[in-house]
Amino acid sequence: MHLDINNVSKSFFRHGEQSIQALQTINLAIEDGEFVSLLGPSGCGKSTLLSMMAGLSTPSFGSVYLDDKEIMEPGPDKSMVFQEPALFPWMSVKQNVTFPLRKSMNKQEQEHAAAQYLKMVHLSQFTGNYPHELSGGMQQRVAIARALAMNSKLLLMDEPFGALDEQTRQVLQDEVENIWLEAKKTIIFVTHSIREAIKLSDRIIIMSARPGTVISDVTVNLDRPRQQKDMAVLEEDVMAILKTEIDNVMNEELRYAGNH
Ligand SMILES: Nc1ncnc2c1ncn2[C@@H]1O[C@H](COP(=O)(O)OP(=O)(O)OP(=O)(O)O)[C@@H](O)[C@H]1O
Repeated sequence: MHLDINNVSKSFFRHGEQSIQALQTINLAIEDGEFVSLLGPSGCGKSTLLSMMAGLSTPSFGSVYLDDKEIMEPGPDKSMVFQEPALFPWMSVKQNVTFPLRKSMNKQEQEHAAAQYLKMVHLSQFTGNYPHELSGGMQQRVAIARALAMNSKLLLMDEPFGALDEQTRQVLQDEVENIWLEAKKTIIFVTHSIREAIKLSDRIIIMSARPGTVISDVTVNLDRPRQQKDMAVLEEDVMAILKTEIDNVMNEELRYAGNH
């Protein structure tokens, strides 16, 4: 698998006029098995970029290619985990995981995949439960199992732990790291957290304030599992790169507030 983002810009229009330029001339190449985080100030276009990788939206300019085929629509070759788990409340945990598999696998294969991936996220005992019977962290694990069971080439995660408490977040970070090591997936992971990005990624793509551009492509060369003491220096470096961008966002918001 390789993912190529070539000269991608994205603008949003309102009443036929450009209202927001979200991304400007993004170029990125992502190789098989990499764990890549997208990091940047709020509103810099991380989710917009991810949604184009998922085929949920298309660039205004430039192209995104998965294995030399232009991404034009969602498909089974890419799966997505959102901040909210978005499970079907009327389906059991197992049914939620097997639902997207119904066209590509027979019943037995679906059962096997659900059992395998629910075991990976430590939910084997909850296959018959319904989403409302689970905690937020457990629901997010179901969403991760569902995405993994699709066995797509590319796993896209948009702030998957953003709505969870710190302890649950740390547990799920460890689980996702282990799954990534075991399942050898390519993961693109959007986060606000520098620490989370350093803990999990091979590469951190740091984006500028809007319109989002790539300002730094940082390789994380630390042994796994990563220890806080080893991460501290890189954390400061990344913070220094991001600080100017976060200041830009704050200043723009203050200017806007002053004018209204
Ligand atoms: N469908 C849309 N229509 C109009 N503007 C949009 C749309 N989607 C995103 N935007 C705008 O594009 C910019 C980038 O948004 P995006 O959600 O990609 O940023 P982000 O980096 O993921 O933000 P955050 O970190 O706060 O989640 C924002 O200014 C947002 O308001």
